[in-house]
Amino acid sequence: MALNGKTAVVTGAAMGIGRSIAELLLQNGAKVAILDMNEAAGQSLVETLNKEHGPDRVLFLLCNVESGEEIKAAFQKTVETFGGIDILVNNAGIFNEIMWEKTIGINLAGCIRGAYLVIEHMNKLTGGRGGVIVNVASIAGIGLLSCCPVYTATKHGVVGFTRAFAAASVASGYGIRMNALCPGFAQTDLFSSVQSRLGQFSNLAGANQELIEKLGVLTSAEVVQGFLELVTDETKNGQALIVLPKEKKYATFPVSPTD
Ligand SMILES: NC(=O)c1ccc[n+]([C@@H]2O[C@H](COP(=O)([O-])OP(=O)(O)OC[C@H]3O[C@@H](n4cnc5c(N)ncnc54)[C@H](O)[C@@H]3O)[C@@H](O)[C@H]2O)c1
Ligand SMILES: CCCCC[C@H](O)/C=C/C=C\C=C\C=C\[C@@H](O)[C@@H](O)CCCC(=O)O
Repeated sequence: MALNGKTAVVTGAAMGIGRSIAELLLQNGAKVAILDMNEAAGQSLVETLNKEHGPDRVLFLLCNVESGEEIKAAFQKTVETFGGIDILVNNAGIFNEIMWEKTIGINLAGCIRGAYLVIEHMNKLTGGRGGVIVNVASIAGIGLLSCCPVYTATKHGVVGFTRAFAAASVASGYGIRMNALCPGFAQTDLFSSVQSRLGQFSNLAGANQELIEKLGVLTSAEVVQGFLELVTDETKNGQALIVLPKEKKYATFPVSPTD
């Protein structure tokens, strides 16, 4: 998929990794709808991006991914403004082991909501032109982080959903690909807030700090290196791309347990 002229929707794009993804998409010629629940940050970013890329390439829409109605309305406004949706990036996410139901509602359910609502606009079986969905998971969706079992569960859920949806879409002829981006630690507001949101296993904060020192910390811009191939390489479907400071690699998964 060539990006020039395509329309992308990025959730949680007012800051952090989502902002870097939106900027990369704009730099490659796409039009971008920025969905976020932080109106001040979203409006400020759009003003910045309008100056850099022109007034007709980027749109901010206030949207909480915990609400199917808000996502539906944001997708409809995007289609009305840009003529369709070719790319969806389910990026919005939080880290909060104390408010763990909210973490599930945003990180996993928000990702599923976005995917199931964008099908209406992408599905080749119902007049769409196909498309690609990238879910921002985490290395914690491949391995585990003992300090945050719920966050780990949400990201494993995102990876599992990605792999199963990708297979279902091919089997059904939707023409929609789905991949997962699995970064390591990255310097963002989410990362900075971790210590105050560990909850049940806050006693493991020290072990987590040792892991951070072992793996290193990415910038948001470094995280999104490799993101483009998940979108543009039509052979990539059901893949999970791991991004660390010194390497990028595709996760491998055990063959079917029933084989
Ligand atoms: N920072 C890391 O170390 C790291 C590593 C791997 C994966 N991730 C994942 O990357 C994604 C982005 O995280 P980040 O580190 O950039 O965080 P961040 O806090 O810097 O940015 C998250 C953005 O999402 C928005 N958001 C949060 N809840 C929302 C909701 N309900 N509806 C709409 N928008 C919402 C926030 O307003 C914010 O703009 C998350 O899914 C996170 O789990 C982060
Ligand atoms: C505290 C988490 C905040 C950031 C979350 C974000 O998603 C970043 C995750 C980054 C790295 C995860 C690495 C996981 C590694 C495991 O597979 C294993 O190698 C280490 C297990 C360590 C443990 O907690 O037992």
